[in-house]
Amino acid sequence: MTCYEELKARGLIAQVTNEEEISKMINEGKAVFYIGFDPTADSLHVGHFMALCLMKRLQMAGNRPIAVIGGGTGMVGDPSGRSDMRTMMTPETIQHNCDCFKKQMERFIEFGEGKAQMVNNADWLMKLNYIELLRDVGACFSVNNMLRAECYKQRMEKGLSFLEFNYMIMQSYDFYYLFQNYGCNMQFGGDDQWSNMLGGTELIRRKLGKDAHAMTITLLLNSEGKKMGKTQKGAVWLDPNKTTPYEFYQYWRNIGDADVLKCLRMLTFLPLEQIDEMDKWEGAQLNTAKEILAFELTQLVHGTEEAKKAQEAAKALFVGGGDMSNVPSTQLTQDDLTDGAIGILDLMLKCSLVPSKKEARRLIEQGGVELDGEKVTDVNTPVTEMQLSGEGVMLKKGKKVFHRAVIA
Ligand SMILES: N[C@@H](Cc1ccc(O)cc1)C(=O)O
Repeated sequence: MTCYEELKARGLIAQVTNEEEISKMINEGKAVFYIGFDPTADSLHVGHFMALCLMKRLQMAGNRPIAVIGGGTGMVGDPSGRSDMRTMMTPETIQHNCDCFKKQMERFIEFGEGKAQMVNNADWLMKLNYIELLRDVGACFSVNNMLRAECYKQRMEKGLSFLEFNYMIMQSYDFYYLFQNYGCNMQFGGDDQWSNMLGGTELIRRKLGKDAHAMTITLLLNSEGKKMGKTQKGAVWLDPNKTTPYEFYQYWRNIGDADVLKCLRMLTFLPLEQIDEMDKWEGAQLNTAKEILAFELTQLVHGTEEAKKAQEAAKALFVGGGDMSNVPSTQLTQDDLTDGAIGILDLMLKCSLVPSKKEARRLIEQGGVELDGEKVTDVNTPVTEMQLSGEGVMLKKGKKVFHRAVIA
């Protein structure tokens, strides 16, 4: 499967200017592309995370990413898809937020010589001269077309300030600048960025007579059509001081059944074959899929240690928070697993909770078995190596018998 095919199969691609050209360049590992990040808060969130993952996927296929921090565009504020005006940020806040973004991104993407590049558009946008810019770039834009742009739709009734109206010009200028100075001919971003990105390709065509490309990634919506990565408390942040690794883990552990597979495909780096396998899972197995999703994402964002801690804390909560330190336990070895998992019937037998698999089956069918606080409904439920590692899993037989199973 080519890199582009994989992006498609994961459901990541929303719109492209020229599929043939883009897929060719990406698959050959020849693309130099950029994604812009406006410093609207002091931490990145899940939407940014998707963009960073895309960078990483393309970087792994040999392409060169440029992360543009919007120290300049942040001074204007992107009205795309918003129903009201953003509060204007002070230059100090913008600077602080840029610093926070930079630190978080560096944990995630490899920057440096021959790797990814990070630039700040303040470096070129802040120097622009108004009259010069109007003559040079302003002349290339049609106000009529701009007013029709999808991204301003919501603002046509409520009002759009002249400040924000200029945002598209700033982002288009970035693309034009990076095209000329960094050999960058592709821009990627969230689907709400489509109009801004086309502004850039159009400017490049007008000024230089050359082709540049744009591609957007699908917005992550849940089965009800709502944006994911948000809680009642607000965004799910990547900064552990704003959203703790445990809260982060729990957000993904508690998503709807209908959304697990989509999230696994779009957000994790697990091989597609492995995810397709999970497509057949149902009932209690979906909880296993959610655990895998939560673990994978927490690990990507906060590291393995934190992911394990969050997973253990979540499990402890499930079994009721009582003192579980004296619960009998069984240590499994790799020999007990086939393809990285052991079936629930075998596991119960191994733990001597039942005299036979037949009895285990009967108990499950009667609804008398729980795995980490969830009733087991399928006698074929697999228990994976990941679940068995760390604190392991807690089995509950009937009302009182607890047993922990861990892998050595
Ligand atoms: N407008 C983008 C950020 C961005 C900034 C500058 C660019 O050149 C490109 C994109 C956003 O709000 O997400």
